[in-house]
Amino acid sequence: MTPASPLAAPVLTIDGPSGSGKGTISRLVADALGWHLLDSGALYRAVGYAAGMAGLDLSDTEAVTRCAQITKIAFRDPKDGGETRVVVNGHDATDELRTETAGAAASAIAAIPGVRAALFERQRGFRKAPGLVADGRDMGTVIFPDAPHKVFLTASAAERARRRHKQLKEKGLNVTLASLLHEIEARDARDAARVVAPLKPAPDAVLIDTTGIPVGAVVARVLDLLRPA
Ligand SMILES: Nc1ncnc2c1ncn2[C@@H]1O[C@H](COP(=O)(O)OP(=O)(O)OP(=O)(O)O)[C@@H](O)[C@H]1O
Ligand SMILES: Nc1ccn([C@H]2C[C@H](O)[C@@H](COP(=O)(O)O)O2)c(=O)n1
Repeated sequence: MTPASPLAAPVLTIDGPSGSGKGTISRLVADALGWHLLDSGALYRAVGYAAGMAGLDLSDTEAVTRCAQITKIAFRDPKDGGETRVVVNGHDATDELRTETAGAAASAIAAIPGVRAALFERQRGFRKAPGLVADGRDMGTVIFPDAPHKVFLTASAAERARRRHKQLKEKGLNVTLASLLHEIEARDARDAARVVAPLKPAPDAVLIDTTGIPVGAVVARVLDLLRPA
């Protein structure tokens, strides 16, 4: 592990595949610690969305890279205590960004090296006192390799598809479990196979398989890792 500068704010990285619970666990752990939160997937989703709105071909690496460089992305606290709002080029795109289509577009543009380079410093800028919980695919390997605490969450693809199915049903969306399983497996394969910053655990990450483990127990396990021995 690269040693962290003694002056740098502490970072807990939480990486893992889609539906492993990164977003849920990161939010609860950040709240418990009073730390900042980086939802790096939202940045990739926002670039995919902006590229779509501009009518770009997502395989046009130059155009999409330029789009990543100029897209304005802001996170706003909700007025009613609900979900953090993501504002893309002045438009609140929170609801559009949570769809499976937005996830697939994000996964496609995330394989473009220029896009990742454009988002690199933006992500590092979230590291502020008293600390940061960073959720993504390459938080522990590429963006914060010197983070003192690293977690890699997993769960079986079947369980992740069931979780996503329940989540979408609660939102009134009608998607089959089989199609979600297929999408999750395709996204995992693309995220893990790309040349730049592939989805994989950092060598010094603690692996937690959340299959069948309730959210509260996963949060407790992560918070335990941060307690001094
Ligand atoms: N340990 C758990 N047990 C049961 N359900 C869970 C668990 N963790 C998360 N969930 C539920 O699974 C769904 C997906 O979780 P979440 O959005 O946190 O995953 P994610 O890894 O951030 O996914 P993505 O990468 O696609 O954004 C949510 O509805 C969440 O409440
Ligand atoms: N650090 C990250 C975060 C996200 N991505 C890409 C790959 C994911 O499939 C997609 C959406 O992420 P999610 O919101 O589901 O966490 O964005 C990435 O490559 N690196």
